[in-house]
Amino acid sequence: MNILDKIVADKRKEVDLKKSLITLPQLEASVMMERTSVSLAEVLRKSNSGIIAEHKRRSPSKSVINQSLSVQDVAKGYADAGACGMSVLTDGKYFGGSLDDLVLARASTNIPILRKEFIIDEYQIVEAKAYGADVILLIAAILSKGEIKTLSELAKGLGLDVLLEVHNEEELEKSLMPSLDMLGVNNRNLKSFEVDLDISKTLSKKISDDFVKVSESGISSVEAIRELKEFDYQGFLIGENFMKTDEPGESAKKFIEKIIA
Ligand SMILES: O=C(O)c1ccccc1NCC(=O)[C@H](O)[C@H](O)COP(=O)(O)O
Repeated sequence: MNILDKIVADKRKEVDLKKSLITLPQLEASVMMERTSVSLAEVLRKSNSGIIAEHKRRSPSKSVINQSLSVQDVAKGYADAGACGMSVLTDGKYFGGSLDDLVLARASTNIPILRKEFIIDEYQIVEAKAYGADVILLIAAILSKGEIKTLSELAKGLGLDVLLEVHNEEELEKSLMPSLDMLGVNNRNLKSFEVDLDISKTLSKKISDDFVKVSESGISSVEAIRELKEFDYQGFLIGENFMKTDEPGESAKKFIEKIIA
């Protein structure tokens, strides 16, 4: 079994357990359900930098990245740096994240927050809204066309933005639909962990301008951002490059200053 299949198998068990502990009506009673979400797609359309900065303690490909920081400090640092949005990994087993991280990040900043999760069930979308997210991620590699439609329409109904992630042409072709706001091209193959920024460049011409294009993973230089902008990317999701430093906010600030200089 590859890592993605393992993550999804564990996620199914986790979601089933959660459903028995916190019911949907209980989630729907959260005050966050009344909050007006901030659209990441809109912020990216107007931005010169396009940076979406990620909170990521560890990962299957890199093991430990940074386990010693407070998510509140990271969130404030990213917002002060001028990041367009923040991505918060909420998976515990493989990334060391949690829904508490989402709550703490939400309490620390008003910039749009992406719940970075392996979403396979409608429950997780209501959960994302109830815990303060503005955006959800859907990964084409783990969902059918019908599931992408159902899940994205539910998210839109709750006022959330939807970032749909693909890694190849086949995933892209089955996924394009009006209920998506952003098309993310993951430069990392989630089965082999190989990273190649050319994947973003190749897939770019197949993505309609109706969607904000986001390039994800393996980005560590301003030169890479400049090149990706030539291929019409308006968003750039960066985790490890900031999180591996002692002050991710400061690293993001210097990076953003160079982009907009
Ligand atoms: O990062 C991993 O090792 C990974 C493995 C399996 C599934 C997902 C994975 N990462 C999620 C992401 O998409 C990245 O955290 C995100 O794009 C940022 O990437 P990076 O800048 O390379 O940290």
